[in-house]
Amino acid sequence: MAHGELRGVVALDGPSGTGKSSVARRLAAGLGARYLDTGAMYRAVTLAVLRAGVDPADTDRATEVARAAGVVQGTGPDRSTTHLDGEDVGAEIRGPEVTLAVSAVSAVPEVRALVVAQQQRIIADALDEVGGIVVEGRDIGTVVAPDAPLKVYITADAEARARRRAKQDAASGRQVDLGATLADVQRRDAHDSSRAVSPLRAAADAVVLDTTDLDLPGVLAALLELVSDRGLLAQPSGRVRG
Ligand SMILES: Nc1ncnc2c1ncn2[C@@H]1O[C@H](COP(=O)(O)OP(=O)(O)OP(=O)(O)O)[C@@H](O)[C@H]1O
Ligand SMILES: Nc1ccn([C@@H]2O[C@H](COP(=O)(O)O)[C@@H](O)[C@H]2O)c(=O)n1
Repeated sequence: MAHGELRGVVALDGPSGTGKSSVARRLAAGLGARYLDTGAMYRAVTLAVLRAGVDPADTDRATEVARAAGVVQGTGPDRSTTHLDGEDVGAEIRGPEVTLAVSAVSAVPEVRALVVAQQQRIIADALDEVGGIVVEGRDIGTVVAPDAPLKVYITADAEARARRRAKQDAASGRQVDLGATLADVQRRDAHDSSRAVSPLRAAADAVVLDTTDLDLPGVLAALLELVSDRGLLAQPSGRVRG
């Protein structure tokens, strides 16, 4: 993929399992840009809350834990890392305990305020350093980067998403039950879409991309076309990026 270098922010939002991380990472890598996985940051805060033995419903204590948690999210597209208080927690945050609790923790307004401020600093640094970043999550186009020159809301049928997730879990050696995976996808969508603060939704100016019948190269090609059409590609500068 040799198209030029990304200039500006590409905001990718959508429900779970639509392929945001997979395509965001590839798009960023191909365009010499940084990549920010905002869900990983909420997952790391959730892990901190669980380790502290705090009930996610106890919003005051969850906020205290979030304030003290040292979450460091790497933005290298080839290897996106997540550290909590110096420990690499990239694998643990994908486990079932965190996945079950993350929607409750991420619904706490004070937690969101802390995490969004950190995300905005990361984006500003990336723009200063390399000029472009692909950011994926649930509220990127609406809250984190409302001025992004390209916002894409990625969707797919819940069944297709559950099949993708189950395949991914099986490949990582996890026990798979398709019915339970579908229920988890639907539970998280419902929770994320109905919370009071920054619910999952497409920004008014987002392009909606349904990936149910697209493979990953097809999604990537569609995104590249949008990036190019918006004039967000510059000739490679030759400077060291990443
Ligand atoms: N268009 C697609 N066709 C086939 N498989 C796909 C497609 N998009 C994503 N996948 C697969 O689905 C799984 C989930 O994708 P991914 O983690 O990128 O989704 P996501 O939207 O980032 O989910 P989440 O928000 O829960 O992190 C991965 O195994 C990925 O390879
Ligand atoms: N911008 C975001 C990103 C994520 N969340 C919450 O985190 C959960 C995990 O996200 P993944 O992308 O890693 O699956 C997600 O279900 C949301 O609850 C968020 O609120 N805002």
